[in-house]
Amino acid sequence: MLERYLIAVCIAAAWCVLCLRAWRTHRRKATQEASTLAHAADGDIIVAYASQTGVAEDLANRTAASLRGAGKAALCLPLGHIDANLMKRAQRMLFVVSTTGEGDPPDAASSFVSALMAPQPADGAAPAAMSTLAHMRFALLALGDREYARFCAFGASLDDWLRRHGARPLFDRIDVDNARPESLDQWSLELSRALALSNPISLAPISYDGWTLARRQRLNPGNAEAPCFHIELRPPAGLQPAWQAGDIAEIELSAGTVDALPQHRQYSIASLPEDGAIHLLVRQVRKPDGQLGRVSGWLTETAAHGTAIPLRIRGNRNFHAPDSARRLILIGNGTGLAGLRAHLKARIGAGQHQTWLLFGERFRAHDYHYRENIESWHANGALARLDLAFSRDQAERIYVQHRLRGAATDIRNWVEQGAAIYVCGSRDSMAPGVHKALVDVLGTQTVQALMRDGRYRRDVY
Ligand SMILES: Cc1cc2nc3c(=O)[nH]c(=O)nc-3n(C[C@H](O)[C@H](O)[C@H](O)COP(=O)(O)O)c2cc1C
Repeated sequence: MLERYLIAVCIAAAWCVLCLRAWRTHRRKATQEASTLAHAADGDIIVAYASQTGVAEDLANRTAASLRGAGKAALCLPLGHIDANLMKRAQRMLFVVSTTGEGDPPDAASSFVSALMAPQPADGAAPAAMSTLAHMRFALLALGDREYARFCAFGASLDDWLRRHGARPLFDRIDVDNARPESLDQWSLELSRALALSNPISLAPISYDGWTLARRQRLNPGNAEAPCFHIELRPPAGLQPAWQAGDIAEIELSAGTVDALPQHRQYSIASLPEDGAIHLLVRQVRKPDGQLGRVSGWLTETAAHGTAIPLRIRGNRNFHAPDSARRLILIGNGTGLAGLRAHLKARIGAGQHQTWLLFGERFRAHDYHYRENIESWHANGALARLDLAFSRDQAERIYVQHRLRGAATDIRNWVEQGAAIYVCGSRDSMAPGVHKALVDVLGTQTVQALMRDGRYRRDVY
């Protein structure tokens, strides 16, 4: 009896320590941020970034580091942390922003957009918060991809908004198609000129390491339409790679001809460094003419075992884990399971079992990827709850968003208890349906607040 009582006391004490630590970390981060903002001197160059998958963040950090190297005081901050007061004081701001979705701002910029860039009042007056920015000089690097209909749309609307409020550009906006090195060189060059740097800055060239293709396994041999592969890549000798759940592996395939550009593809990493390899979940793409997709075909079919695959790890801060004391609802479909698997592994490794997985695919018999992993975690309590949606196992199509709606009360309870929601997978066929279900279950205001507080994050493609 006494033994049981002692165990209960120990568990309660451990829980309190965990909560205290999480609260302290949160407070330390908030204090650091507040002090950075408070100490931003009027002459400092503020480099503000809005990034969905980390490219803009990486470039903003490298821009700020290069400026510091050239003797300038430069601060790098996410756009979502910038408020009207800072905008009113800042003399020089550099914006590095990407466009996501269908011409949308990155999720983490939503608070800036709704607080400052929201449509003007009907009488045409500028929003009170942001009357004039005539004191500000700015430059803007807009990241995008010409394959999307609304190329660099968020960069363009931020540029337009800044100019309408009187901010003066140091030079014209640079739109970057697919991180082209020429455009990045132009950014470095224009900045060096505009800020009269004696030594021109340069953004360090991106380099890839050769990771060995060590294992390839077809995960769904029974599904002829949408082949999916588990791929393992081992680091080159001497490299001690560091990454965390949520990060992305970018793979480069050189084009073979001198004038063609190399192809780059990004895959969510499904493993942790302690697994000794990067695990990827890769869908083999086949074009309507029957040809294999360039990079996916190479990884899943044509590259021989032992091939060196040029790879670099891209930190994807937007999809890093919440503090481990928090409950977490993971929602995904198809190959989106990769990113969720890394989060599950990390949480289980840290002894945090308050995780709920909602996963959707086509057929239970063929497409239940990592079934053994998932079922054993669920059976031994490491995964608190599991909901599966196999869309084609019955006459009517059932997707994760249907499971979400069916579990509305529990979703609300988890969110009330502080849960974060992470979504990984298809941008077109899943993310909008899940978003709508969340809005219906939780209400628009709660969903917006979750997004603003970083408790609703998406890594969709
Ligand atoms: C899901 C998704 C949607 C995207 N939508 C657009 C778009 O509408 N317009 C555009 O120009 N680029 C679009 N892009 C391309 C990104 O802007 C580009 O890859 C950029 O380098 C990403 O930068 P980030 O990692 O900082 O978000 C999209 C990329 C993804 C993955």
